[in-house]
Order: sequence, then C-alpha cells, then structure tokens
Amino acid sequence: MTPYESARKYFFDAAELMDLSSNMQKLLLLPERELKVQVAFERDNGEIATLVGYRIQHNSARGPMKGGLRFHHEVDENEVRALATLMTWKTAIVNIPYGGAKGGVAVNVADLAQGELEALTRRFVDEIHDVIGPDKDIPAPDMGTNAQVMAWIMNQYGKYHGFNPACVTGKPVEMHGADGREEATGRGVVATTRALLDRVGRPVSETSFAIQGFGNVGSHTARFLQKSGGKVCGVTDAVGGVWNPDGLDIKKLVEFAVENGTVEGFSDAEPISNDELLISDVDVLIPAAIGNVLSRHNARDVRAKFIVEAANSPTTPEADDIFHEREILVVPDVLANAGGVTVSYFEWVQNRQHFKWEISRVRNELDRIMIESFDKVWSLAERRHVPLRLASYLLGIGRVGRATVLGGI
Ligand SMILES: NC(=O)C1=CN([C@@H]2O[C@H](COP(=O)(O)OP(=O)(O)OC[C@H]3O[C@@H](n4cnc5c(N)ncnc54)[C@H](OP(=O)(O)O)[C@@H]3O)[C@@H](O)[C@H]2O)C=CC1
Ligand SMILES: O=C(O)CCC(=O)C(=O)O
Repeated sequence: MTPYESARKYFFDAAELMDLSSNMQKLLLLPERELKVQVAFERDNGEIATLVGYRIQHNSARGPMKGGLRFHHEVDENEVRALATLMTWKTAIVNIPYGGAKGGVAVNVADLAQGELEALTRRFVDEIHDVIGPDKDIPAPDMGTNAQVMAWIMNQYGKYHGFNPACVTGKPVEMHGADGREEATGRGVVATTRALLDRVGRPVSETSFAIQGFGNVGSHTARFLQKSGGKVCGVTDAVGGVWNPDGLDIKKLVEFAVENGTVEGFSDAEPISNDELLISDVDVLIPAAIGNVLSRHNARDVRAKFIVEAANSPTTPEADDIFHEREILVVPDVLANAGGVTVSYFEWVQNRQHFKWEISRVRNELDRIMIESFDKVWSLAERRHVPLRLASYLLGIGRVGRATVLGGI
C-alpha cells in the first residue's frame, strides 16, 4: 500500500463509523491544492541541479494550513499528499486553529554542501511564496530540515512580502523561534507515552524502550524518557544502531552522534540493525524515523506490548490490524507526535503578538494539550470500543467535519 492509500484507508474506517455521506467524504479527503514545482539551483561545481518540490494543502476548514517541509530522497507526490492529510486530522485532534498541509523536495541532503542547501531552500520559496503565509499555510521542520532551513525560508519569504516571522515556524530562537520548539515533538511523545503507561498502571521506571531514528524527534524522545526514569535499551539511525539491555546513556549517546554523524560505534553497547530493533525485547517500541517500517512482514514478530508512533505513518494498515489482533496498543502518529505542531502554534502566536513566552510556559501548555488530547482519545476509544487510531480519527475528522458544515463551502 502506498502512504496515501494507507491514509485513505484510515480515513474511510472512521468515515464509515461516523456515517459520513459520500459527498462529505469526498469534500474532506480531496486536497484543496497540490503544487508541484521545479527547483533548480547551481551546485558548487558549477552544474545545475534540477529537483522536484511539492506543497500540498489538504484542508483549511479550521484555519490556515500547517505542516512541515521534508527534504528526503524518497519524497514524492503520494507521500506528501498522505502527510498533508495527516496534518489536517492532527491539528484537529489537539484542537489548534489550523488545517493541514505538507511540503517536500526529493533530495538527499547528505549530498549537499551548506551553501547548496541554502540555494535549494531559497529557490523552493521562490516557487511557493505566493501560496504560503501566516494566514494561508505555514511551513515548519520535518525530516531533513531544521531551524536553519526555516530561517532561510523566513528571509526569502520576506523579500516578496515584507518581514513577517509568522510565515514559518521552527525558526532559530535568535530569529523569532520559540524556546522549546526543537524539543517539542519528543517532549510530546514522552507526555503521551507517560499518559499511556499511567492508564495501564505501569511505572515508567520499570519500562524499557527502543527508538528507531535519532534525529530531532528520536533524540529528544530518548532524552525525556531517560529523564523520566525510563530505560532506553536500543536506538538506531539510517547507518546502524546500538543496544544495551541495561539502558544506554543518552546524554553521552547524543554527544557521540553529534561528533560522528551516527550512533553506530558507541561504546558500552552492542550493534543492532534496524530490523532487529523493531522486533527487540522491550516494553515500548517508538518508531521515530521513516514511514512503513512496521508492516505485515514484521508485525507478528514485534515483541513490544506498546507502540508509540513518533514518526509519521510508520505502521501499514495490515500491521495495524495484526497489532490490534495481538492486543498491542498503538498510540497513532496523529496524536503521539502532535507536540511539534502544537509548539509551532505557540511560536506563531508569539510572533503575531510580538510577545515572547518563557520556556516554562511553553512546556506547561504543551504537556497540558498533549495529556488532555490523549485523555479525550482514550475515553472515546473506550466508549466506542475502538483502537486508539480509530478514536483519534473520529475526533479529528469530527471536528473538521463540523467546521466544514458550520462554515459552508
Ligand atoms: N521534526 C518534527 O517536529 C516532527 C517530525 N515528525 C516525524 O518524525 C520522524 C523523524 O523526523 P525528524 O526527527 O524531524 O527527522 P530528522 O531528519 O531530524 O531525523 C531522522 C532520523 O531518522 C533516521 N533515518 C532516516 N532514514 C532511516 C532509515 N531508513 N532507517 C532508520 N533510520 C532512518 C535518520 O538517520 P541518519 O541521521 O543516519 O540519516 C535520523 O536519525 C519523521 O517521520 C517526521 O515526519 C513528526 C512530527 C513533527
Ligand atoms: O510544526 C509543524 O507545523 C508541523 C510538524 C509536522 O510536520 C508534523 O507534525 O508532521
């Protein structure tokens, strides 16, 4: 199944339970706008690189569209469309006043020098600046992009429309970014994980974790888990992974990864592959990298009792069914990783009010929203006797549907 087929399947499962008319289903599912652009820039060796970029704006019924920008070699139209759709439900589930969008450029950032990355980013903004903006569609970081890329977007956008930091979030703190945005997705993942463990009566201190991905989301998730007393036994990245049944020292692992560009080779640990990590003997598995890593090929071998989806779309619908049958609880991406877009919202609010929040305020509001959203989804799941993913979709699609009916077309 392609990523968009999976996104549609999850939507239709909920739509059927909600008795949504076929007209409403079509209205809610079809993206409002899909932009595909050429991104051409000069490389350091004088050659012209010609890439393909996308910005897909799925739905604006609840507010300006919001979603990250991914630079990754596997980016294509289908993936960006799926991710844009997820953003619509995600912003609705945590009840922040946005719709959903996503962008991407098919590129391997590891192949680019810093100046080339800047040229590519500015050129992409040249192509999409007319359709983004603080009241239209607000990009943010995703895989392969970071605060520096967001700073270039803000600067390039300003050349066309004047200075307006609210046009993009996840900016450097020195450039109108919010304190706490960088850690936000990981912090939100941990707030959700703790809420889940509370519900099932399991102390974090007696729980072991494995995390796939050690970039922005994976590393902060690991850090906050360890701070909460959890034992992070395994971590992988695209190169390889490390495993220690007694728990890895995350602070040292972060330092090692920054220095070496990978976690592979970290001392006090055994090597572990990505395939092995996903079926490792831990209580909680946290995919925090790419999509479709949990599929019918490995779902029956997964040993964790809980899966918290820090990545977007890590689980195929076939695997999701297997996990349900095996009573493995899955906290879905649209809920678990919503901490990033939530603090993006706080950044946008601060930019618009020209008033900076203290980090303690950012963290408290984030934790509150994540826990309230988790509780709402959990109660809905209990009331309707459905898994957490379906309950999340019922909540999100319900809110978008009501806004659509109230606002009209
Ligand atoms: N950034 C954010 O705020 C949010 C991100 N997400 C989602 O979280 C996930 C991770 O994003 P983010 O942390 O920002 O991205 P980063 O680019 O910061 O990190 C990605 C991580 O995934 C690893 N990785 C890449 N390919 C593979 C692979 N084939 N197998 C195993 N690991 C791999 C990378 O390894 P290496 O460094 O070796 O390439 C890196 O450790 C994505 O699914 C994203 O959509 C969701 C919500 C918000
Ligand atoms: O921070 C944001 O606006 C978007 C984050 C994102 O892309 C995501 O949640 O998948």
